[in-house]
Amino acid sequence: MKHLAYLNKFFRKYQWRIIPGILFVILSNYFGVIPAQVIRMAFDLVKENIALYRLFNGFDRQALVYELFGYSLLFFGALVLLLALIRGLFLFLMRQTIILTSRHIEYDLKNEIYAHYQQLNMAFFRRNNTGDLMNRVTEDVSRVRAYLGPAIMYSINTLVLSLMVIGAMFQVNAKLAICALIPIPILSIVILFINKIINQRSESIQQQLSILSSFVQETFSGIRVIKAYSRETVKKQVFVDESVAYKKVSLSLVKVQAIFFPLILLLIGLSTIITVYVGGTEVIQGSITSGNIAEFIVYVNQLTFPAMSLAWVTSLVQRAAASQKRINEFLKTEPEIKSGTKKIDFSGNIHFKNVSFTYPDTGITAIKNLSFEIHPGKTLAIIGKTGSGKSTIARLLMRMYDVQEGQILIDNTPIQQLDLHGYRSIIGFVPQEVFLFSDTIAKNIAFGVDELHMETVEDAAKKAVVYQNIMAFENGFETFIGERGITLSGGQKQRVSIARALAVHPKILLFDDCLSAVDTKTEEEILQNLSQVIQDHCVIFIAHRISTIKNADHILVMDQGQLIEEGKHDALLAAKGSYFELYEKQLLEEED
Ligand SMILES: Nc1ncnc2c1ncn2[C@@H]1O[C@H](COP(=O)(O)OP(=O)(O)OP(=O)(O)O)[C@@H](O)[C@H]1O
Repeated sequence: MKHLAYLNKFFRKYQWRIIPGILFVILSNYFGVIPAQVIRMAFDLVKENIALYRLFNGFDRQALVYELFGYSLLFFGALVLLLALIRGLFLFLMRQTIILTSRHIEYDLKNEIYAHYQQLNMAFFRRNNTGDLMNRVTEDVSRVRAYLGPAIMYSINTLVLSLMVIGAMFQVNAKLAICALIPIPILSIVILFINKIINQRSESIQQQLSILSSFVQETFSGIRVIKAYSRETVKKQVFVDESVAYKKVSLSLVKVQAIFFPLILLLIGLSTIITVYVGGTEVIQGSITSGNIAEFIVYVNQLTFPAMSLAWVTSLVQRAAASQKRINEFLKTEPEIKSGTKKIDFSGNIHFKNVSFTYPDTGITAIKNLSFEIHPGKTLAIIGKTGSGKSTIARLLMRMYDVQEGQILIDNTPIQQLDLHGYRSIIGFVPQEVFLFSDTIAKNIAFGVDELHMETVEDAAKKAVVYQNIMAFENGFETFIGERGITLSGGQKQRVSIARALAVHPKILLFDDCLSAVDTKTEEEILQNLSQVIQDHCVIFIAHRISTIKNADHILVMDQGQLIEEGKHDALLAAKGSYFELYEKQLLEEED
């Protein structure tokens, strides 16, 4: 329960909706209880009038008595209807306030979690899988909403209704009240017990459903591989097995649900029998009227709802507490990368000073005592075997992680002191694994800018040598890509990604092995175009191919996190070290 305390701030925020809501609950219950008394009066009236009618047997007046009796019954009927309408109005207002508030809080909470997610750093996203992250914003928030809305509404309702009904029962006759109430606690316990089983089984259904949907999602994403390896039958069998498991748990739930309602009806029926029996003896003794029995039957039936909702509300609150605990775990995770305050006016100097870095989650030391400097308008290239730490340098430069030793200075200011948002917005980053959104090509290219200007988009596409490809599509820049659209080739994707980086007019251009899927001729063309744009930029090329980087002003050769050689292309070749070996190897590969 302590986890749910987090939500109290929302109760304070929406108090002027919740307080009237509580008032409406009380009023709706009040108008729900009064009809029982009206029914009692009507019942007694019927009895008295029948006696009166018989008294006038054989007289003319009998017809008048009959007429009067009819009118008064009509009046009582109309009164019950009117009371029901008033109750309905308050029920409507109760939902409009309390349930509506729960939707407002759900909205606030979702936004809060989403905004928090965006502040958290990469290590957090690596630790938690996407399904889990999504569940907390969707499933968990819905469960919390069930507590904020229905659970709270029905708890107040149950409390108020029980107090009013039980109070009214005792007012009529304490003995009858006690007898009629005996089955109710048993009913509550039974419901509580069955509800627990229902919850456990629903939980298993949910789990099985999520296994099933993850499986389907993965098969659809990997459909090409499945088809290529002819694994359709195997996958189908797995699906059938999982579906059978799902059917089994679903049927087990249906079984419990099937006995749930008959059992409740049985216990209510028991209560009614007791009421009629004990009530009958009381009527014989003259302590109550037969109208009171009718009144009591209505009360007993009214108590069914609180008895049922007690169990239901308990499970809603338990589930919400578990969900809020999970949400709190995330909300209390502090972003490790905190923005500095210094606004950047980048003049083009980047300095890595004895930098060492170990990935916190795996303990892999990816960079060891690395130092280098980039000057305004110059191009730096980083080359090396896979896993030598090249992409890590890019991540550190974008401050996705903080270094453990050494310093990264941007225009002589430690990177930690810079305003992170401003700093990252001067970088045009092209990642190794291209990610394009399911949207138009134009919007993908203009992703990093606030307003989409077609000239900028087209210009960037031309520089990235993808303009002709895009224009060849029927809808040009409006072509939809991704899940519901066309699939771009690997090289086209890389070039759209390059255009995206160029469209933000960055001061630092960071290319992480982004020309690997492009043929050497196109690569040459892109590099040619870039050489025109990059005059006043800092450009960092991470590459595997020497052809990509041979014209760079400075080349770093990395191996196992260490800088093993550096210099210009010609000097490195002349040194006949690792760079030279790599060059020879790539020359041979080309000749093959
Ligand atoms: N997010 C991460 N968490 C933990 N370890 C990582 C992470 N990313 C990379 N590593 C590890 O750090 C080392 C350097 O990886 P990095 O991605 O920088 O290499 P790379 O030189 O860019 O390789 P490639 O050329 O194959 O892209 C590798 O051993 C890798 O397993």
